[in-house]
Amino acid sequence: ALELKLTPALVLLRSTLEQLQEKDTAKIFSQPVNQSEVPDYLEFVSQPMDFSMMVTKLEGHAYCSIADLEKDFNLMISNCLKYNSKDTMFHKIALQLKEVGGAVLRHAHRQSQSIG
Ligand SMILES: CC(=O)c1c[nH]c2ccccc12
Repeated sequence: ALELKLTPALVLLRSTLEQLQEKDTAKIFSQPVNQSEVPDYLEFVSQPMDFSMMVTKLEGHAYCSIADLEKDFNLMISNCLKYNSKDTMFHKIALQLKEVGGAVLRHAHRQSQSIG
């Protein structure tokens, strides 16, 4: 029903996730890492995470708070830092997204305190 779609908490979660995705301008986090292209991926990463999975989880009401969203965002970033060595573009992009995403999340935390 409509009222389940527009609760302020869900609206804030959706807008926060959209802002995080916008910061991933290279779109390296939009889809799961393709394990057929990257056969050793699961030797380094035990719990893959990407923005498409986070959208599915959000719409499935798996996130009750900004903190829940932040946990998967941090998992996604740390997976990337683990698999891709320091000298790669992907590693550098992940470090940048960690910074700018952190600011988005801090602002969202403040907003969620005001909507209760
Ligand atoms: C986010 C991430 O690690 C990757 C995103 N696309 C990839 C392609 C090959 C290996 C790793 C990746």
